[in-house]
Parts: sequence; structure tokens; C-alpha cells
Amino acid sequence: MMSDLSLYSANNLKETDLNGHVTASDDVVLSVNNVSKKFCRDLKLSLMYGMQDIVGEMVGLRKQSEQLRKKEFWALKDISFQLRRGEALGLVGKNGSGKSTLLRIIAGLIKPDTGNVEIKGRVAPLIALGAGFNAVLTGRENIYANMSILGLSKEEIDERFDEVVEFAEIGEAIDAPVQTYSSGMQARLGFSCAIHTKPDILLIDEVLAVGDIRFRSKCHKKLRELRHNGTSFILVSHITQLILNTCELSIFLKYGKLIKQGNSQDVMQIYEQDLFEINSQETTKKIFKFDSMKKQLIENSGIKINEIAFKDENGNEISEILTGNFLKIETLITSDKTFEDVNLFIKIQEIGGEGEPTLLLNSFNDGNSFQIEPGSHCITIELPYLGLKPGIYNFTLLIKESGLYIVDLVESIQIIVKANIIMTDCLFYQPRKWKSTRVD
Ligand SMILES: Nc1ncnc2c1ncn2[C@@H]1O[C@H](COP(=O)(O)OP(=O)(O)OP(=O)(O)O)[C@@H](O)[C@H]1O
Repeated sequence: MMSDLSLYSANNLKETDLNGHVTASDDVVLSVNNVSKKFCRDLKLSLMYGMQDIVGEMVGLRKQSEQLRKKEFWALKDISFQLRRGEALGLVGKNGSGKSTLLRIIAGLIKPDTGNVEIKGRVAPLIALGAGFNAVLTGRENIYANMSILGLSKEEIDERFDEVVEFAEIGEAIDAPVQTYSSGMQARLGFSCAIHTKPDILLIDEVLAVGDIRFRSKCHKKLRELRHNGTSFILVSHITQLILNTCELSIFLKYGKLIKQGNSQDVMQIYEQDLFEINSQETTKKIFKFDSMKKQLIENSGIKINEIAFKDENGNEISEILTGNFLKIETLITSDKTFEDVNLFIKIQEIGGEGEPTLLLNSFNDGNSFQIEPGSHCITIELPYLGLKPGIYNFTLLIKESGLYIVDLVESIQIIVKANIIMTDCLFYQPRKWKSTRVD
């Protein structure tokens, strides 16, 4: 059982896994302790600060500083977590949230401004496509250069050379300059070099997204093998499903801050809510009442919308509208006269979207017209599974006569849709059933 990141701290020698079992701190291969990193938005100032810091360091005056200078910002702030032998950790966050900066600090490519990173063993960074490769050198020369930077001796590289080339499927191109390689070939060679150093920690930043599907699945198979032999890795990806399939644990960064860490299912749910810009505290109003003073679109049309309610299959008002769940929308109307052919038209439009309606529901097109006598009526529509992805929507409801003439309407109701399920970057929810049947 993998341990929950939130259950341990850098100073804890007796750490517990999710089951509360005490685990050995010897297993920890990476400790990131209160790491912060600041950058400067202004190139000139950035160069000046860089010079100041180098000089300060040379004369031993540079201290870890919590202060921001002009035009500086925190790309990472107080990040702490640990990684154990054989664990796979997903790292997610929107563009610019600090993922690459964190990997570069762990790889030792840049220094944190405060905090520190403790590593046991060899780290192999697969951070950018072709990183560490010299374009004018051949594949062969680059293998030697790259793997020796990662700490292997010439003899060790000689021993593994054929395996590296075979895994990368570079063939005879191994003696051509790397600048003649396709992006897929560079990714394959980079991955092959990194894994053949037998690293204790592998850092993978989106590079697995490059290359064809066959090679990607070969890489994933290799990663499983490496994990089995004790390699830990951190995987950065925008593909939720890839993280869920590969990593039990994840971290979610936002504006350089660690928002959530723990098992990947929980972290991805918070990450997706954030992606779809839903505040978890916000809920949809369950019932919208429109008082008698509401101005009717068409004076004396004879029909008025009084109330719209969102309910579950048992007729209970719901506090949250959830993707994939049953949803009943009830519209209470009053009528002064008889209408032979009343239809309801619902338009749902994502706020901040492209302006196109996300969902249009038209009872007239569905062959449902209602006869309305004078008095109060409730018109109901039931959605067995709500297909809307999590988000904030504008809800409009029109009452029409004969599918044409608007007799009343309610506009600009804001509804919030949330999800208890992982949506995996989808734009809508598809209800489904899976089964496996023996056929022989
Ligand atoms: N060398 C640098 N100088 C100044 N700002 C930088 C530097 N490197 C990164 N940044 C800034 O730091 C923030 C974090 O960048 P980072 O590349 O770590 O984000 P990320 O989460 O990896 O983004 P993406 O998903 O787009 O790769 C961004 O605002 C970025 O513009």
C-alpha cells in the first residue's frame, strides 16, 4: 500500500502509511523541504539580481531571503513533500503553476531561494525534449555525454550502449547528428538514456506525450518494470487519465502553492474542479422564485413562470447539480386562460465559453406540447443522466406557444454543475455500462 503524502513530514522519523502502519524513513528517497523560488519579470533587473546574488555568494553574504525585490514573484512558495522508493507521484497544475520549476530544482539545475531538497541516490531528469543533447554531436556521442553527466563511468556506458540504442529504436541513425533526428527519435533517445542509468528517481516532464502510441506504451511498460525494481518517479502531465493510470499519489500546484497532496483520485478531483473554475463552497440555488411583480415579456400573454426548481429522482430539492446524476427541472406556471399548445425551451450556456449554447432542450422538437387550463401547472423535464461537464452555466427558460411565440421567459439564472466522478478532460459525460462476457 502506498502511503499518503499528507501523513508524513520531513522531520518525522516514524511515518505512517494510509493504514496507519509505521514505515521506515529509510524508504524516503526525496524530501522537498519548504522550497520557495522567486523569479523576476524584468530581464534587466533579473540580470542585475543575478549578479548581486553571485557576488553575495562568493563573499559569503548571500542568505536565503523571504523578501521579494522589485518585479519579483514567487514561482514556488513553501513546497514540502516526500517520495519513497518505488512510488510514482503525479504533478499537476495549470500552465505557469510552477511544475517545471519544481522539477528543475529537484534535478539540481536551479537553486531554491529558501528551503532545501534532500535526495538519496541518482536523479535522472527527462525534463525537456532533447534536453542535455548537443545537436551537432551524433546520437552515439550524445549517449556518452548524457549518461556521463548522469553519473555513469565510460565502462558502464560501454556495457549498456547497445541496450540504449535498441530500446530507443534509433538503428543506423545512431551515427548521424542529433539535429537530423525527428522529435520522436529525440524523445526515444532521451528516455532510453535516462532509464538505462538505473536512476533512483526519474523526473518526467510531459516528454512521454511525444512519440507514437506504440513507443509510449513501451515506455509505460518499462516504467512499471523500473518501479518494481525500486525506481521512484515524478510525472508531470496535463492528461488526468495518464496520471490516474500511472501514479497513486499526486500533488496539485496553483500559482506556485501546493493546494492538495494525497491519493491521485482525490487530488485530480480538486484539480479538475479548479480547471473548470468551480468554487467547492458554491452551490446552485435549488429553487428560483419569481415574484408577481416580475415583468412579463408580453403583457397580458396569460401565462407566467413563478418558480423553477432543481430536484433529484425522489422529488427532493438538490443542493448540488452533479454531472452524470439524475436531474429533474420543474417549472411552475400560472395561466389565466386555456392554451392548446404550450412548449418549453431551455438553453444552457457555459459562462466564459465560446458563446454557443452547450445544451438546448425543446419540448416542441421532442413532440411534447401541453394543454394548459386556467390555474397553476407544473411542467417537468427529467434528465436520467446530466451530461454537462462541471462548470458555471447561464440557464434560460422560455415558454412558447405552438413552438413559435414566446409567452414568458426567465433569463440569466446561474447554475453550477459539479462532479463526483473523474471527467478526464472530457467536454461531456457519457452514461455507460461495461461488461465482460465469456464467449467460448
Ligand atoms: N527563468 C525564469 N525567469 C522568469 N520567470 C520564469 C522563469 N522560469 C519560469 N518562470 C515563470 O515561473 C512561473 C512558473 O513556471 P513553470 O515553467 O515552472 O510553470 P509550469 O507549471 O511548468 O507551466 P507549463 O505547464 O506551462 O509548463 C511562470 O510564471 C513562468 O513564467
